[in-house]
Amino acid sequence: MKRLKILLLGTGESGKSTITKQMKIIHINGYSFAERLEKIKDIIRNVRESLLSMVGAMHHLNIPLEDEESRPSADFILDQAARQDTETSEEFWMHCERLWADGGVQKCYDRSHEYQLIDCAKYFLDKIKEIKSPNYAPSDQDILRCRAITTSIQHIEFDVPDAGQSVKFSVYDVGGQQGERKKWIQVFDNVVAILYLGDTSCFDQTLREDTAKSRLIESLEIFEQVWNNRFLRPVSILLFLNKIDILAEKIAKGRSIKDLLAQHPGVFPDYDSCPVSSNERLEFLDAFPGGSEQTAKRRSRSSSRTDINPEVVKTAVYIKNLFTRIVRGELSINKTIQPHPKEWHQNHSCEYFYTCAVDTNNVKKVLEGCRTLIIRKHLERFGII
Ligand SMILES: Nc1nc2c(ncn2[C@@H]2O[C@H](COP(=O)(O)OP(=O)(O)OP(=O)(O)O)[C@@H](O)[C@H]2O)c(=O)[nH]1
Ligand SMILES: [Mg+2]
Repeated sequence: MKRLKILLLGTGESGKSTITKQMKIIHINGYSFAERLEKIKDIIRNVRESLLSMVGAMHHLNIPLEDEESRPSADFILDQAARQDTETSEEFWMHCERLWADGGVQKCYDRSHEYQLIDCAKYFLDKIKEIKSPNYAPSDQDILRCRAITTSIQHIEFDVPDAGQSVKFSVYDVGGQQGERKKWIQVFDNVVAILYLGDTSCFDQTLREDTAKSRLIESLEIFEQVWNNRFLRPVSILLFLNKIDILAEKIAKGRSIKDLLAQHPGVFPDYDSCPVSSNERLEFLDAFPGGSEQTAKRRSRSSSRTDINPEVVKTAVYIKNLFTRIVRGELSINKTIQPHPKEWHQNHSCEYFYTCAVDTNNVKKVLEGCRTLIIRKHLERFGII
């Protein structure tokens, strides 16, 4: 069988590159010591960028520093705004630690949906002690969390044993921000499947590149374009409903998708009256990370996890239903698109998976399911089965 070409699509920060990192960890040989050390630069940039965003946002949101002694640290970080290099000093780390410990900065962190903050801010700021050590080598988890924007098309290849033979995959990772999407069409030919990344946690955020636009609505619109794109008519989509861990954190903080829905009356189905079937509930709970192997074994499929707020499940299932309504032609977000009739779509399908792209166990399971589907669809398409 020839190499199967897979395309990762989705809006900016939806998790595409994180999935390719997982493929390298799961299917290639992971990260060498030298490659790990290379990532330290990006991690330092992430720390600096996170603090800069928060200090900037405190000004706009009128949140004062709690401790006036943090002022020189805020000034120090603001002075770094134009720096691209990753030189660090004891002084730099001291200011970072002091700022992150300030109650005002913490308040600002809690309001991060009101400005643009990278997802890994807290993850790295909580481990400055480790990062600043001269012996620091990033772990797999650090690499998965580290954020670097994609601005050129990236490509990886790997082979996976399947039913006694070796299946060759070629995976393309593109940039998802608005300015990057014109490049997508370059990689549309001979695609076997698309992995579309949709961020389930972004319902209260706006786009980094256009702060007047909702991230969730943008993701639905781009999905609708991809599903109805004439070049992709025979290509099946595997929809990754990603960042379910961040979704749970947001719900715990009292955030709700209802605010977004209220801002767009008449566009979306009513949230409160959308039912969640027991099957939909179990699908989500099965995917949710956490709960040790042991408890997972003890837990029968019919019993439920009590550690997950029902509102998390309801929001995830509601968002899943928005995407599946687009697939069935029952919801149109992008008014410039003329949805095709059902027959037009008969040669492709859309399957969905709940994912946490930074969780290797979750991604491994999802990728196994995808592989089986991709190979079956490919063989069907060429009349082999
Ligand atoms: N906690 C958590 N973080 C995630 C998840 N998926 C992605 N991230 C983080 O989100 C950030 C953005 O992920 P990327 O993989 O760079 O997003 P992308 O889709 O490649 O973005 P572009 O290259 O701009 O198109 C990174 O810091 C990831 O670690 C997830 O499921 N949970
Ligand atoms: Mg990327």
